[in-house]
Amino acid sequence: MNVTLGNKVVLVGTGAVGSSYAYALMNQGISDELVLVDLNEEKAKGDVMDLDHGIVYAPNSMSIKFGTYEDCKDAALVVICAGAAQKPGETRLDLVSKNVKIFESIVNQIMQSGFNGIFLVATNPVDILAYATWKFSGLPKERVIGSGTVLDSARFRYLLGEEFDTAPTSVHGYIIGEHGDSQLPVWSSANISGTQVAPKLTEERKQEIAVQVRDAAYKIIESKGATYYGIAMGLARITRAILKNENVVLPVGAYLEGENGHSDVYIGVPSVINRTGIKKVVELSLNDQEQEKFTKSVQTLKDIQATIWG
Ligand SMILES: NC(=O)C1=CN([C@@H]2O[C@H](COP(=O)(O)OP(=O)(O)OC[C@H]3O[C@@H](n4cnc5c(N)ncnc54)[C@H](O)[C@@H]3O)[C@@H](O)[C@H]2O)C=CC1
Ligand SMILES: CC(=O)C(=O)O
Repeated sequence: MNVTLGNKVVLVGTGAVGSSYAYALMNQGISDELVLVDLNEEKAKGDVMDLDHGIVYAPNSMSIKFGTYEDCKDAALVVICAGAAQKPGETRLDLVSKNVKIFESIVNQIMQSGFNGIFLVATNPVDILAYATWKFSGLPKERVIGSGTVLDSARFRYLLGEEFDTAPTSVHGYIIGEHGDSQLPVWSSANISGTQVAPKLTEERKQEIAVQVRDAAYKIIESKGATYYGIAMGLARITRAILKNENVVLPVGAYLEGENGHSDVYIGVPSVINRTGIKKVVELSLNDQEQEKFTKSVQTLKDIQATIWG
């Protein structure tokens, strides 16, 4: 295993998403060492002070410091939440050119430090930026992870939990595809204790749930300007899976090499996550309709990739 050991995490981008992630990490005692980096140094320094004052009540002692890209050299994990966020009415794909440029600069500086760990990317459009991080870093595909559909799948499980009056942790199901408008629920395998939920719902209700999941971000952004708690918990969950070598299956943004018929794209699919990053992409058995929608979602991302990388 050729990755940096230890559990130091460097967070790049301490805006709404990044600072919520830092708070979740501290609350859950996942890492011993967290370094915050942001273009807005004053904001990052303020977050460090504020977080440090919570450590005494955290489950574990932890070092939280302000830093620079140099700090990535011995980090196990670099989490990137930096860049522009959607404004009301904007799609995630509207952010692409701004954030790819920002990522080129950030990832190059991280690699110059000698970084040899795992990247976890949250900035939108996350699938394209995970692909960009993989390209710019030159790291093996398994060491670049996008947050993919971790949040969408949580939204799906939450709504199904409400529908069937069951804890969302007991609802099993995935949203796959783009973390964006072309995503899809895998109804054919969504279940509660092994019993499929799809036959218990009308087509109309299934469609309503899928739309509620797909459009959740727009609704939250209209209401309060940004979404951050849900993704922060999803990023913390992925971080725990990596640092604790869990071999757990989570829906993340993974690079496909033939799985479900597609290659050369980062997209949301269930994957086994451990200390090496993405150990394996889990190939779901999709019905014809799901496979067709997944292919369309891949194509949406590839069309964008083509405008950047030809
Ligand atoms: N993957 C997902 O499921 C989700 C992704 N997001 C995405 O996360 C990203 C961050 O969102 P917010 O935290 O709400 O935005 P924000 O505007 O609150 O924070 C962005 C931070 O990035 C920093 N930044 C900008 N350029 C930088 C650079 N070159 N180097 C270092 N830092 C830089 C800014 O100073 C700021 O602190 C957005 O792209 C947003 O769309 C948001 C929610 C869910
Ligand atoms: C903003 C965003 O990507 C989300 O909440 O899904």
